[in-house]
Amino acid sequence: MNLPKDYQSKMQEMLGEEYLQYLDSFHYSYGQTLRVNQLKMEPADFIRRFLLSGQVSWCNTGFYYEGEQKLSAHPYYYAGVYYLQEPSAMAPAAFLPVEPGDRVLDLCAAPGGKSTALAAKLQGEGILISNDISASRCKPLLKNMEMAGVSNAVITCESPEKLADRFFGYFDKVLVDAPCSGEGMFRREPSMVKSWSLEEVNRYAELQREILSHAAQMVKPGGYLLYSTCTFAKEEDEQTVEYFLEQNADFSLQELPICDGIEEGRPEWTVSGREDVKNCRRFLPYKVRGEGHFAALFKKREETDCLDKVFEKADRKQIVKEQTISKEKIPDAMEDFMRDIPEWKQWKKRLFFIKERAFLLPEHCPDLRGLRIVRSGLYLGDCLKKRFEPSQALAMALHLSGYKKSISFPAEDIRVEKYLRGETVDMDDSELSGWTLFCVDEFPLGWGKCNRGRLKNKYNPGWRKL
Ligand SMILES: C[S@@+](CC[C@H](N)C(=O)[O-])C[C@H]1O[C@@H](n2cnc3c(N)ncnc32)[C@H](O)[C@@H]1O
Repeated sequence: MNLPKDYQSKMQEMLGEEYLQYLDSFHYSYGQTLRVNQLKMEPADFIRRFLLSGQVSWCNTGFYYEGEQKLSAHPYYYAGVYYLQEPSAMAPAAFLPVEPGDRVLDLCAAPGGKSTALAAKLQGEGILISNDISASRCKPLLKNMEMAGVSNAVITCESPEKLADRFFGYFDKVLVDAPCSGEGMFRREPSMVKSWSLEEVNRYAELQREILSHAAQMVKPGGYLLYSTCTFAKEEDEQTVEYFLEQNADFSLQELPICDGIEEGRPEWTVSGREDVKNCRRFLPYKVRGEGHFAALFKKREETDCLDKVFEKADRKQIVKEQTISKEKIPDAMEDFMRDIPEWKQWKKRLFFIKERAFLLPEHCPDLRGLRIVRSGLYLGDCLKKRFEPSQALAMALHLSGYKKSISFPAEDIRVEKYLRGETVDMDDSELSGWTLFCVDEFPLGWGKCNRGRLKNKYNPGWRKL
């Protein structure tokens, strides 16, 4: 590994005698790792089906995999049963105390590693706004959220500034998994080394401070803000935290869990030497089974004592209205299809149409007009002339029992592989007809249309296994 000279000197100065251990860590790995998606399966059930070498100690749904299979090729991966994630990257979502029913914002969300974890913690209750400023990165974000079966998220492609204007004091929990110089990923993605420079570190530190200042405005009194990076740079870690606390007296640092090699933040790496940064957590790859990461949890004071701010907040809070739902008549073909979904009656109260496309909004969805929206809630399908085409996203958000006509095959059945490749599949039951939910071990993979013992494949062509 060719590390830049400036980087080497900086790390040597920061790590002292431990620098050699850090260099050594480039020679070992811990294999494939995954996080079980609790929207689909409980970790206890997963453990019984896969050969695992241990649990990620800071994330109760994270595991080290010991078996031979390529996890990205297994049908459960396509069913969204797990998400492949580096262990240290599991910490931010695990550390943010999200409860079902919360309003949650993931401000720098793409490609969705943390958003899918936050959605699982919400268990379908409340709302998750997953945002990323990059339109191209919002595409994999959307796919990952759909694959995970998330039904209560809105995906936006906005600047933090614009969101802060709209959502002042709105969120219970906010995650800022910030763009950073990525030093903690050099082992896994050596290509990242090329773009590293001291100037870049400083540029990122500035950007992080700006993003955090907007994020802070969106946290409600008593709410939480989690800041994380995948870099070791003190300018982007302790010093960004220090700067934030100096600028935002209504926030304080909360102590994060410490276990299995995780380290405290370092007061000596701040400018002022402030002790409370010990509450932050550092993940060093020669001390934990994971990559380099940093996390800090802030809590906003319940009531701010600055009267100006109280008035300003009261004024601006009224702006967050609820999205009005569509009033148009539901087409008969859609009614006919949706009747086979037990929740349909409740869903009707939250329908939203954009031309022929039908969406299910999260409960109490805020007004989204004027924002760049990638996805508003769960995309249900298309109301075409006299027919309804259900979406891939709908299939992924259902359970086997969530649709009357479902068919399930074991993971080893060759028909599962055929289905994922987009082929027509022979059925055992020639009586089945029409739209059918195709599942692997009871986990939906997508739709098909049955006719005389054959299933015409309706799997999203862009998701096919190659
Ligand atoms: C570390 S990555 C996020 C990874 C993501 N949280 C995950 O777990 O999959 C940082 C993201 O911040 C986005 N970003 C960069 N500048 C931003 C800004 N000003 N506002 C919002 N997002 C930004 C980048 O496009 C990038 O996707």
